[in-house]
Amino acid sequence: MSFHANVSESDQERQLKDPNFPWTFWPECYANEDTTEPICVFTQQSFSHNRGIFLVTTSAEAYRLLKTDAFNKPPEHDQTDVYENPPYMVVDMPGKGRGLIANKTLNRGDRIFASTPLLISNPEAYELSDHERIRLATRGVDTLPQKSKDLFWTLLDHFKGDPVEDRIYTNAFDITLGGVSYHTVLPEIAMTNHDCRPNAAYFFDERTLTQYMHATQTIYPGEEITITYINNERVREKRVRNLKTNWGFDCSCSACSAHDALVAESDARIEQIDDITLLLDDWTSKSVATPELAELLIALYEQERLWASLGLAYKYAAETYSSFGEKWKAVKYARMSIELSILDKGWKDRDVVEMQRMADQLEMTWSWNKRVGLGAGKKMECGCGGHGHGKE
Ligand SMILES: C[S@@+](CC[C@H](N)C(=O)[O-])C[C@H]1O[C@@H](n2cnc3c(N)ncnc32)[C@H](O)[C@@H]1O
Repeated sequence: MSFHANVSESDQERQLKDPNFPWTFWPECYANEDTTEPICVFTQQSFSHNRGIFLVTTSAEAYRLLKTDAFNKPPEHDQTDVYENPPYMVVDMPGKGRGLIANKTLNRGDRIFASTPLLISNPEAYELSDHERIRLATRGVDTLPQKSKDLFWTLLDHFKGDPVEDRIYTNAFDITLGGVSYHTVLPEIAMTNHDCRPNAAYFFDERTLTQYMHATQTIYPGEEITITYINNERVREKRVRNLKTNWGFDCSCSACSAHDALVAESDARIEQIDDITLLLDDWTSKSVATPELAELLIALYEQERLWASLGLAYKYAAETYSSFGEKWKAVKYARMSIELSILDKGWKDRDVVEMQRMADQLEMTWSWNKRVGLGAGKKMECGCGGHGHGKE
């Protein structure tokens, strides 16, 4: 059911002329018995120095996003969407379509992208009929500034369905805004191919609606820049299935195409990572956690070349050393955790903030001395641990 709020044409025209009306076009909406509220397309062509953006969501959500700094402080985007002299070239990669090749040495922490999305879409749109949903997405693309519209159409369409929706599916990144999950399309970042052992990581900054991507290890000129599309802390079989089902390709990265004997070793390490994580997360009197276990966890992540996730292993080490009163080892690992986790989870991530506190005021944090002076099997009860993996 098409929906145009209870506003007459002349009201629409008047509001569109009002300099305070936030959208460039009158929002087109649809509602049906399955939607809680009408779902509309809201376009703002001036967003991020005229790159433009469209939102497919409810009016309440659109106006909530409108309150973020992204829409209210244009200087926040002075350093975003700058694509002159990028540190990469877009080239054809055999068997993968296009991909990014580094054209200079990138060190860990070097920025590769700071990009705003062309679209943000609320999965509630799936409550609409196919026709209605596609109509909103098509209207959104049509109302973007010409340069961004052209960029959208350069994207790969993999599933050969509706050309707009197909490009969204093939290139979407999932993000969370105020606890609500959305799909976004970031066309420049979408040129990055997948690797189960990637050399770059990304996160979405809610305040500025900017996706950042950084190198997580040294990338030399001529090397492909890669990210992960999935959770890589899974055995090969699960990774391969996930990529085929959700992204439609057969994973041929080195971790997936290695000899079965090597894959078996890798899978065993992945399973042991899970086991050790459970042991280190145990803050009951039965816990068998020790610094040696935390060191083993680090070694396993290093062997697996899971550089971004290594930040999590360092976090476990920081908490474990802290719990045994080993201040400087705890601080060392807290600092190492921050360096990596900030690239993978963002400046404001809960784990990053917790590690910053540990690095600065260890004795004030919950884990300090929790296991000190207690014999094996008689460790202190504590209801404060159990922070699981930050990224699923
Ligand atoms: C977001 S796009 C990445 C850019 C894409 N290669 C292009 O030419 O536009 C995702 C698609 O790229 C391809 N792709 C990405 N990583 C790949 C990989 N490791 N092996 C094979 N194909 C890959 C798949 O077709 C996938 O659906």
